[in-house]
Amino acid sequence: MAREFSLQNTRNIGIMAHIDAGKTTCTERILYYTGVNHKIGETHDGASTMDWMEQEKERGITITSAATTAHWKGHRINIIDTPGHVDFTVEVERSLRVLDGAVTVLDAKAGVEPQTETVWRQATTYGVPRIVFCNKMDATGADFEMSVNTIKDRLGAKTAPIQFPIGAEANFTGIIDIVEMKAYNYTNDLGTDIEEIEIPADLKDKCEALHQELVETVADFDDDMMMMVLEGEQPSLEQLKEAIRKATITGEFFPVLCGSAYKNKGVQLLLDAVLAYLPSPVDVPAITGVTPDGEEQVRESSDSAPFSALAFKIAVDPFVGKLSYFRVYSGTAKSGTYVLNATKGKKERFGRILQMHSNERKEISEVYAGDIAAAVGLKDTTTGDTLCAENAPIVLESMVFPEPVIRVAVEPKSKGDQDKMGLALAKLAEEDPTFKTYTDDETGQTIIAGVGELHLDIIVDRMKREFKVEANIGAPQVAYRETIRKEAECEGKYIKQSGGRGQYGHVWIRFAPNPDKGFEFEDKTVGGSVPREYIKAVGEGVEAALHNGMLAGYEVIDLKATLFDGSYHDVDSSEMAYKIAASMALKEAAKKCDPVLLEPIMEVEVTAPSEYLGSVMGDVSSRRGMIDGQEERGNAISVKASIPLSEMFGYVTDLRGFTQGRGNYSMKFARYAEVPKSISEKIMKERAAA
Ligand SMILES: Nc1nc2c(ncn2[C@@H]2O[C@H](COP(=O)(O)OP(=O)(O)OP(=O)(O)O)[C@@H](O)[C@H]2O)c(=O)[nH]1
Repeated sequence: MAREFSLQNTRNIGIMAHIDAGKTTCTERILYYTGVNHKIGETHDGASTMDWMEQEKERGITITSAATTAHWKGHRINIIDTPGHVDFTVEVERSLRVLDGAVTVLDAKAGVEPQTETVWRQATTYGVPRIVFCNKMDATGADFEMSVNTIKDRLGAKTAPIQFPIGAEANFTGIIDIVEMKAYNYTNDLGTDIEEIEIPADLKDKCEALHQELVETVADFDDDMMMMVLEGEQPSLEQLKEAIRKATITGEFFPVLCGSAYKNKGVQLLLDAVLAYLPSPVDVPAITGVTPDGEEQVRESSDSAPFSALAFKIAVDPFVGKLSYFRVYSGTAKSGTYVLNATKGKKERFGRILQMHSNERKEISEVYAGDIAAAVGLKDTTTGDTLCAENAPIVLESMVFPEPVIRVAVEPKSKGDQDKMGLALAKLAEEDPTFKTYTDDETGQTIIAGVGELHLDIIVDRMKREFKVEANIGAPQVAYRETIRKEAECEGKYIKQSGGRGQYGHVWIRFAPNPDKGFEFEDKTVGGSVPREYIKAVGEGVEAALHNGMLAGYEVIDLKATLFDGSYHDVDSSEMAYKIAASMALKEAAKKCDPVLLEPIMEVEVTAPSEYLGSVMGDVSSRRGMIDGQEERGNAISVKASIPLSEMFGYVTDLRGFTQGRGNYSMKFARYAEVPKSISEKIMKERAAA
């Protein structure tokens, strides 16, 4: 089967926004107008097609990204719906990684909101070109020009409207195209009857000025156009469109559109703009990767290059089992064939390949460069892995996942559910690289850890709904870590003489700090003081013991262990005895290596009306926070600060309290840092008492 749409006629886009700006409604309408959906699903009455997971319907928010394919004017548009809540920025990031362009949806009543800024910055990091859709033009308080100004002021982005609304709020009736200088009036509720009208007389001057502003703004990125502007000439329509496209694709310029997804206005024009101004896979820089020999390689976006794809999401589907969503960067692959998971070094069979429309699926026999699809039955593939042709192995640059910084203890309501819960948690962890589950060896409790409180709420909710496990949940706690500050040589000796065969393991290990390099184990023994066959067990023994901590039972990170001496017994030595000896050496290190507690530090950004600046700053310092910067934005202020996560519980309530409900914030993990002595002593006492 040949490919249906050329690479040039393919768009892989995301829809990003602040929570409630209307992403889901926009996506719904796109599916409606592109003919995939035949009924308009409203998100507020829970009939939405994209929000198909139960709790998404209830909460009315989009939690997991679903990839959906739509067709418009001879193009294929793959849409990845991204979530708006700050706890799910990992979902946003992983979708950004595989997108070529994005539509940023704003609520025209509010313009740029704090979460818009977070995802905007992430999109900038990943080099994703964007167009902006000012939604909710029909809502009370909608203000297009204010919204455009917030893009300039709050995001510092080069922008210009390419549309202008006719009327606003209840009187929003149509849209003027500033590029072509044409006006459109919507004459039916479904938004399917559109008539071209004269630009209303009272908006003529305004639109002419905006057209001129648009020409001058994009001329900054186009030398030929700059010459024309300087010489007082007008560019042709084609020249102007080309200049807008070029500046948008390089991520220097952001065209702004308007509409009301809910009232079915502006969605078709938005689709036209996606085709006109957002890049196809061949318009963005080719992806790079590393071959097994360590050679950097570029993979051209083309069907004739060797196959390479990135798995960006794993979902467990109740009907077909495990689904691995992937984006093809180069080459083609047929269903039923084998590919290599180069990240894991494992062969995988592409059993079935599905193209997703929300929760419906169409089976396809082949995937091509630029496609987004899902494979059924991949065994070892997890998020971030590269799939490629067996004869052309490459590991593509992947994404970085945030640390799970919040933990809670979970306990099944009935004892009989223990195994079922374990299974459910393992499945959920498989889908989500930012979710971890383990047993606390000191208390025997099952712990789940994630990136935020809502993240863990959702996990518990899914456990209940999808796996029918009811559980009691403890209070959320900070996921502390431990590390060592000093180097020391430590001995571990495990000798047991009991009746017949005894146990004998004996090691000397040098433990040293290993900043930012995680755990490393090295063998430096000479003369077989520890027999070859037991060396691996020593490393495993240390690693296992690290999970249980040295100070207060939190995982130890950034430590290097060098095995340099030991002894053995001809008969009694065993793997098990060396594992135990290794963990005993680590116990000694707890005394000699100056272990310290580490806590997650969050990057927090608070916005509030200017009069609250003093209260915001004072509150930040009372939370052991450090101010990183502050900015005026019109009559509001934005304060950036680094604050320990342990001080952030309940922040939203406090902030709302002292700002009369007008303050807002966003937060993400920045780094681990040492806990001050007095506080660390308190944490250890509490832990010992637990
Ligand atoms: N007045 C008006 N309301 C809208 C418009 N678009 C969406 N809404 C409403 O705004 C609310 C949020 O819309 P969603 O589409 O669920 O927003 P979202 O951005 O997907 O939200 P999350 O998935 O929660 O991040 C719903 O009640 C919509 O009906 C619009 O154009 N005008």
